[in-house]
Amino acid sequence: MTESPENAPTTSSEELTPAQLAATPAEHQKRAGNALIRADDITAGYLPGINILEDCNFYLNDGEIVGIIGPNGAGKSTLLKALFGLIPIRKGAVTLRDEAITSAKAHRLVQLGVGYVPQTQNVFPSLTIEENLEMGMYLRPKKFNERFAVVADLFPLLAERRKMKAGSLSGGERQMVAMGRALMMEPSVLLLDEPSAGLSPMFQDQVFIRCKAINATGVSIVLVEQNARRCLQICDRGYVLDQGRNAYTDTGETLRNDPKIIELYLGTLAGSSEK
Ligand SMILES: Nc1ncnc2c1ncn2[C@@H]1O[C@H](COP(=O)(O)OP(=O)(O)OP(=O)(O)O)[C@@H](O)[C@H]1O
Repeated sequence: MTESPENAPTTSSEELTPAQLAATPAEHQKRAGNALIRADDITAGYLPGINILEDCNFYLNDGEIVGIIGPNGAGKSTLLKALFGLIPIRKGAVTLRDEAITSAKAHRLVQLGVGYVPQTQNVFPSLTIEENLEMGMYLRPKKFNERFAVVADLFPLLAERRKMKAGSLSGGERQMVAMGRALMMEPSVLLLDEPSAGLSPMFQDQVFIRCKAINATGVSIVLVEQNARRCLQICDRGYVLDQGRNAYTDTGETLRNDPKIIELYLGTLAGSSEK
């Protein structure tokens, strides 16, 4: 984990910037309303007695792209895993359209319309593109052709190369397969864990363009990214996590132009965030 920012939220509201104030639990309660997904005060971790997320708050409204940025090890991927039931939540609650889904199992969440694309090992390399997409349809195999047409519209390359083994594809193409597979189940929410990581600049651009295109079809998106600037460019709102806690939240545009955010997370001092 990196050092705590010097202006991390304090208990005195007079000292908080608007983006810090918005990240306080009280403001979260005011703003989250009946969001599509909301996480209230969640604490979670991998090893007994070690919390990675501490009292984290998050919400995603219908139709939004919400970005999660922050330094290496801040807990961004962990928050996504907690939302998708991949790690136990020790305190707090997660709801999906007001239904409690705290630590619900991943297959249940898929049935409820939540798709998740992990950062790595997100395709079956020995299977063809088409077979990978079929794996995404195991709950509704009869709808394959209908969903394949939608996915092919977003990722024409997947249709062109449908008989190719996923293992023979480039990193960027594999990312398309992984996103396509999650979309096969017609999710209302897509949780994307660093989809641009390790890709060439051209493929990184493609990922962000595709995120916007997917969102335009009505899918809400939670986007964890190390490419913080680019993420904030396309997201409606963003959260900055630092050391497992909410540090800042505001619109993507405001965060991208906030001198404190630039200094701490986007500028030369931010180092790892500047990929
Ligand atoms: N499976 C695991 N078991 C134990 N600790 C883990 C595990 N996965 C992650 N962690 C720890 O949790 C902390 C947060 O990791 P996480 O991957 O959520 O951070 P991140 O903000 O996504 O960082 P990055 O941008 O580097 O991926 C780190 O200290 C990491 O070492």
